[in-house]
Amino acid sequence: MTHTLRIQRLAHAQDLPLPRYESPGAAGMDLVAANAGDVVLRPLQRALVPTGLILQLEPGFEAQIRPRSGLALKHGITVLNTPGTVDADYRGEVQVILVNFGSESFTVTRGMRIAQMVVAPVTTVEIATVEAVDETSRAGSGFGSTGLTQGRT
Ligand SMILES: O=c1ccn([C@H]2C[C@H](O)[C@@H](COP(=O)(O)OP(=O)(O)OP(=O)(O)O)O2)c(=O)[nH]1
Repeated sequence: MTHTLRIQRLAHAQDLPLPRYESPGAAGMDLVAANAGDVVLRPLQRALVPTGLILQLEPGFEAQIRPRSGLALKHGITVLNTPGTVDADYRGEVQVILVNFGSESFTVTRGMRIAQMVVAPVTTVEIATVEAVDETSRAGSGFGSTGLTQGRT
């Protein structure tokens, strides 16, 4: 189902392309950097990169800020807090926390496609405290427990 996403482009992003799906089946829309000058990320350095966009998400939806796999593979550039969460009631500028896990410095230039945004439905819950939660056969097993008896990882 298609929803309308209202986007306000800030003054410093008027000349930049709006997010758009690059193919009919794409889940994410690329976000471009709206920094005025170059942002140089040295290895292991992170930076908050502006997009110049304010979203008006419908209640019940979020926008997830995710890395682009090409930047990750070629340069070690990823989104540090992936997936970043943009709440439906947030009315500030969407920004992207990029980090350089590569071994070379990386320059983020204005207009560069730095991340992608996936709009997704959100389920909200009511919290009910209980004395004890329901039992299951798995109980507390986890953290790799399923492979232990067969010697698998
Ligand atoms: O990658 C991100 C993550 C968040 N945000 C914006 C939208 C989001 O609605 C708001 C708050 O994000 P989050 O809840 O992750 O931040 P927090 O560290 O918990 O701060 P706060 O106390 O302001 O919620 O910041 C972004 O622009 N980019």
